Amino acid sequence: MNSCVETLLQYHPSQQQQQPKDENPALVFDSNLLQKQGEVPKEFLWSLGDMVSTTQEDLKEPIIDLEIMRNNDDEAIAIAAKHVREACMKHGFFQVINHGVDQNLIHAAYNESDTIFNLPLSKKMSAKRKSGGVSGYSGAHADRYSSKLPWKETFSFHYHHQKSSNTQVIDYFKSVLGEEHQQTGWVYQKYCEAMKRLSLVMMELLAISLGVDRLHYKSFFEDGDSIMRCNYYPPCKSCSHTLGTGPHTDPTSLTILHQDQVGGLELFIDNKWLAVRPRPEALVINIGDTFMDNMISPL
Ligand SMILES: C=C1C[C@]23C[C@H]1CC[C@H]2[C@]1(C)CCC[C@@](C)(C(=O)O)[C@H]1[C@@H]3C(=O)O
Ligand SMILES: O=C(O)CCC(=O)C(=O)O
Repeated sequence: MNSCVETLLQYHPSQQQQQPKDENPALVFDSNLLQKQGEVPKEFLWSLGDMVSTTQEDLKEPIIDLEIMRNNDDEAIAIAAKHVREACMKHGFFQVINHGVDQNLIHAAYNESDTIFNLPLSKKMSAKRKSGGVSGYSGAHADRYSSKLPWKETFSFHYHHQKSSNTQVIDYFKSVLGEEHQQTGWVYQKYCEAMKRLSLVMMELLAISLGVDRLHYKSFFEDGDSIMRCNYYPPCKSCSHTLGTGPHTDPTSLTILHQDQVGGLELFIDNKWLAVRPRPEALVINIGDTFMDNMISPL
């Protein structure tokens, strides 16, 4: 199963290429049914101009060992910061290892993602994202767009760091999926907390790499909002003209992504698509438009 779990910091509604549509979607994305049918509905077809080649070339992004941050190894941090700066000035992507997020927690997040996307369609639709909202289930965004639909299911929810005991994610899962999903909520509560901690380490490293006060971005984003998003990309028989997620930039400040072994994330740089190779022990970090526009451009 191709899926990924990602946390997006400080988000803003993104500008979409797809056509917005009215509130009464005719199309419901039943991936099990669609996989049995031969034809892909026209709503999922993307024009050749949108299509990416299945590139064989990998991005040569920096792989940063975060042990250096825990050890306060200033010399190693300076070298890493230089690589991060170069990446930020070119495409904004790098990967981090020894990130401090328990691999068992990442594995549990995938297991719970399987649980969510394997629920009966009626159950998933009972938790569907409300118009204009972020949280909830979405089947190909069929309630939002009428063409160039992404061949994916998503489940998203907010996370806001609180110093006091925090059960907001657990409460969300219980409220939309029922008490029987308390365990799922617990896993994602812990996952969001771990991502928040990591995001602040990233803000420190980014500040160093961009030559501003080391705590500047960290203090700015301390009370930032996040979106947690699970992406599931169902198998597709004739996927030559479909996309799991269309070409885009992230309108957020920071994205922390774990992609499974199938991979599929690609960047368009110097007029060609390059693959971000999945590394199970790593997390993919990318700065988004909000960070680029407000933190880098003014430099
Ligand atoms: C803030 C966000 C909106 C989207 C999810 C996050 C970051 C990227 C955005 C998105 C993935 C860009 C492509 C289109 C989109 C509709 C999608 O395919 O999911 C976007 C997300 C969204 O608006 O839900
Ligand atoms: O699923 C992925 O690998 C990335 C998806 C993505 O870019 C997004 O949801 O913003």
